[in-house]
Amino acid sequence: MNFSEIYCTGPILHQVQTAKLFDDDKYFVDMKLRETPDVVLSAFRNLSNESPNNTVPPAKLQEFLSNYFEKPGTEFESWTPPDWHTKPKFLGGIADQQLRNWAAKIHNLWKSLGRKIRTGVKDHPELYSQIYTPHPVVVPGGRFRELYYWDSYWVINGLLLSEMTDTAHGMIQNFLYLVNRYGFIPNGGRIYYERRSQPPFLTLMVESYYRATMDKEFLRAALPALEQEYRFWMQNRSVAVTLNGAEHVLNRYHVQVGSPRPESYTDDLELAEGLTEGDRCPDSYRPNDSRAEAGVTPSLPEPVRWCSRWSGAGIFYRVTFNSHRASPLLFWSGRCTGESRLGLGQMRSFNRYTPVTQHAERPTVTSDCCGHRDRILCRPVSGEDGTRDV
Ligand SMILES: OC[C@H]1O[C@H](O[C@H]2O[C@H](CO)[C@@H](O)[C@H](O)[C@H]2O)[C@H](O)[C@@H](O)[C@@H]1O
Repeated sequence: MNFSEIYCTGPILHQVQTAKLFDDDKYFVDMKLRETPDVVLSAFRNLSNESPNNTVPPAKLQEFLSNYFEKPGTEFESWTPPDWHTKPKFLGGIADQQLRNWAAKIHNLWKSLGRKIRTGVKDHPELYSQIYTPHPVVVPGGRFRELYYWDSYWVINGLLLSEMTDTAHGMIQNFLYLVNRYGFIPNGGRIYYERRSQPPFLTLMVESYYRATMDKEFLRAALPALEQEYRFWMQNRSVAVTLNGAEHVLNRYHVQVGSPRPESYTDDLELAEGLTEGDRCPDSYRPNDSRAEAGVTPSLPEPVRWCSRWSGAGIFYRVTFNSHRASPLLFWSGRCTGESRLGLGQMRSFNRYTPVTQHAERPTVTSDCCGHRDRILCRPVSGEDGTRDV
């Protein structure tokens, strides 16, 4: 991981974001450096040293940014997916005119949302927050100028319907590349997303592609990365829960970070500042990172909000979306991976997944899961409690 002292932490990030120079905190962390990080950090040190209380006034900060940063978006070259064509068959199969128009609009989006990352990002990664990936990507659009993990699952299924197999193939190759590089897939294609993942859809992407192409060689080549990602979730995002005397392993979104999300820096600061003294703890930001890992936008209102409260025993986070959202996905990933091994005639590898393929479902925790420092306490609706870390 590359926790950049400019994009992920440190005084430049803190001063620029808290000065609120831009409407969106994501703007600054997407800017490209004009000079190496050392030069930029040293220029900022000098500037702070000559400022009252080491706090650079907003006008000087603006000037500093113009001298040392470029506006976001410069890391791309224009790219239209070469496999896009006007009349994919699926459009003719939609009888309802309105729905057909809507589907045609989505099909057209692939042209405007495709991005090719310049080789400069590969050659000089230290100048960018963008993570280089070898194949073009389809981005969500708007303020999101990079690939996103779980969004890509639906994008890939759309591309396959649009008969854009090469673009879909390239996107999956990018994710396999990221697993090989990080051991898991970061939330999105920026270094400030390296500390968390998103709902694990890679196996299901591969499944969609395989169903569309029946390409066994592709499946065979992808399997080691799928297994690596599965291991990451089982080793880093799992917890043992005892329910009615039986122990089960559940997966959860669980990010151990004690600082604000760089791309939502002031939102997280304000949220932490809103906590009363008794609620505050060193990892006040953790629930927001875990929520982002679950694919939830932390700042949006939701029926269930997280809260923290001091009880004699410690800090409790009420993170009700945790386990029950992750476990079915991981269950399906394990099942698909096992069945792919079987389909390729690899009985011994299939056997590793036998427990996953044999159980119709893993237990679902339908009620609150309260993270209690390093352990998780599950309170099923029935009132049975069980807890143990794995
Ligand atoms: O469509 C892209 C993603 O958009 C939301 O989350 C992203 O933005 C958040 C705030 O800038 C950030 O903290 C989060 O980590 C990003 O993934 C949405 O919540 C995601 O589900 C979606 O993939």
